[in-house]
Amino acid sequence: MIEVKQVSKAFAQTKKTAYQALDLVSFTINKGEFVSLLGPSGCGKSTLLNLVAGFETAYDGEIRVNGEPVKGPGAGKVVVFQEHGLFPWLNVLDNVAFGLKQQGIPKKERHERALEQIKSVHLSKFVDRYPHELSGGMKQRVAIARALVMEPDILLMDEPFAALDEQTRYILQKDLEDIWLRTRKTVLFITHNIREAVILSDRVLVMSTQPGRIKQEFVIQAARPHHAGDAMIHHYENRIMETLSEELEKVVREEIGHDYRIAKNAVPDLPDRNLGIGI
Ligand SMILES: Nc1ncnc2c1ncn2[C@@H]1O[C@H](COP(=O)(O)OP(=O)(O)OP(=O)(O)O)[C@@H](O)[C@H]1O
Repeated sequence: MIEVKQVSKAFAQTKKTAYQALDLVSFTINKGEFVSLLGPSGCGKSTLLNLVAGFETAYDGEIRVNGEPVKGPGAGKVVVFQEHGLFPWLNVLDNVAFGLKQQGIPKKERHERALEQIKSVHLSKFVDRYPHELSGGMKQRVAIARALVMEPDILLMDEPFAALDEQTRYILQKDLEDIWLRTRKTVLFITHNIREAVILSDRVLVMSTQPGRIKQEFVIQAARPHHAGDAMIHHYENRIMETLSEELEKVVREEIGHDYRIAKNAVPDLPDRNLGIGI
């Protein structure tokens, strides 16, 4: 369980000024829940994830994981990043087993545990391959196996699929949903992609920007596994897009001028429209 209570975070800009990245953010993620944070660039998603991960400890408010205040990384939390961070000199098996080796787990056991997770991400045929021999999607699968092998209670995922092409991304989303349905890890998932958030999540927290706040929560009440073609999924995508439009306008106006307006009905309500891009 993750509890974030009244969390604010400012970054120093000059000696006298500070940028308020997060302002009184509160939410709870229950054990076994999959929750996404969605919001425009710069709204503070990664800052929030870094605080929950324990990478950054200077902030106001309170963050608890499984009832304990977060004091640093570890303690049942594992982070998966967009950059998979595989070791190029290790093959798939040794990349996945690396964290267990650090813990002093004997070779036989760590290989058995690593192979089990490699199987769960469908890479059993590629255990001997090195990262340069793998596609982007396969590398991200290795990164997921490497996280799962540590048997964390909590997975923190910072745009893990952002660098992948649309088809590979969709396949990995479905595989992640499948893994989550089997393991019921508690997941905090960051994305820019509306469809990805809706497909994967039990709840989507939409953030507003400047300063970062939770603007609205959407409980995704669609049958699992979620399907992109499901009318309920479309319904949530549309509602989230409406909520986000205001925030996107704010970001674009900040960047290119104050008279900018997103054209009304700029997001067509067609079944094959792709809400995965553009924010
Ligand atoms: N170490 C830092 N020092 C100063 N400002 C920072 C620092 N880290 C983040 N910021 C600022 O805080 C704000 C939030 O950044 P953050 O990376 O959390 O946003 P984000 O929503 O994850 O963005 P993106 O979706 O583009 O990754 C941004 O304006 C960013 O410039």
